[in-house]
Amino acid sequence: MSQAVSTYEGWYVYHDFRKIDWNKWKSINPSEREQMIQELLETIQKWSSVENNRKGSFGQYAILGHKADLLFVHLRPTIDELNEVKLQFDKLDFADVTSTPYSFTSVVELSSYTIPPGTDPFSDPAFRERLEPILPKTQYVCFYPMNKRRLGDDNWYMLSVEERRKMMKSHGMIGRSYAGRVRQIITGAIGFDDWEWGVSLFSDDPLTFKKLVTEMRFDEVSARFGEFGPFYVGCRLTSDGLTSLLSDNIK
Ligand code: VOV
Repeated sequence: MSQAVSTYEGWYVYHDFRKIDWNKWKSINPSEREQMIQELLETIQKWSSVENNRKGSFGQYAILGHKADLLFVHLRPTIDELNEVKLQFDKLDFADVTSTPYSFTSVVELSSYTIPPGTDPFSDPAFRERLEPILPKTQYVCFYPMNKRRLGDDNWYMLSVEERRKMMKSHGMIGRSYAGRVRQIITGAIGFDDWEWGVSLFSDDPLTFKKLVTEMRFDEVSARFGEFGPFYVGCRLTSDGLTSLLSDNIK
């Protein structure tokens, strides 16, 4: 048996994708819709306030394409709190005009591949901040789930820790060459969801997602072992942006 990697976990994460039933929404009279938006915004305000005292983080995005319209991302210290925010949304009147085409439950994860043996990663304050990250306030987000392949000679889980470390070092070097242009939050989902990791990328230039993901495709760890689920890309929404998205005349 090859040696399992040791990992460090931080906040739990819930990616909640929502699709809006526009016909249903437009059939509701304007004053009722206004009330539903207000109730939604009050709840969002509550969710956002967790960032003030670092009790979690929250982000909302408009998603392109047919797969979803909205994405709410919640980070919290416990999975119980994630369950609570899920129920808070589901009990809103606005929830009745939405469905959940996709969701992803995971936990922020850092692995030990690049940590020199014998060192305590927690001696670096940035390490804890990476485990409990405030979502970057960039204009664009990209999310996809992924696995590491377990097929014949391409079985990640049968490689020695040294082989895996070597590949992760190369992966990290590619990632670091994008410093300042894109930020990644890698979340582990083994035992929680249908894929092994969630990849959340943040940038002010959507093309950077394409460039980075393409470059990584040619790197051994992704080329041989990466298996990918559906990709979602979206734009960050302010409360005004969300109100506008739900209004008859989008600004
Ligand atoms: C944006 C840049 C970027 C940077 C700097 C970066 C760096 C690093 C480092 C240093 C490490 C290892 C230590 C740790 O921190 O865990 C990782 C770890 C990981 N990564 Fe990464 N990654 C990036 C970006 C980045 C992307 C774009 C992807 C998707 C891959 C692709 O082909 O689409 C990804 C995946 C992962 C995964 C699934 C893991 C966990 C693997 C495991 O087996 O445990 N990652 N990653």
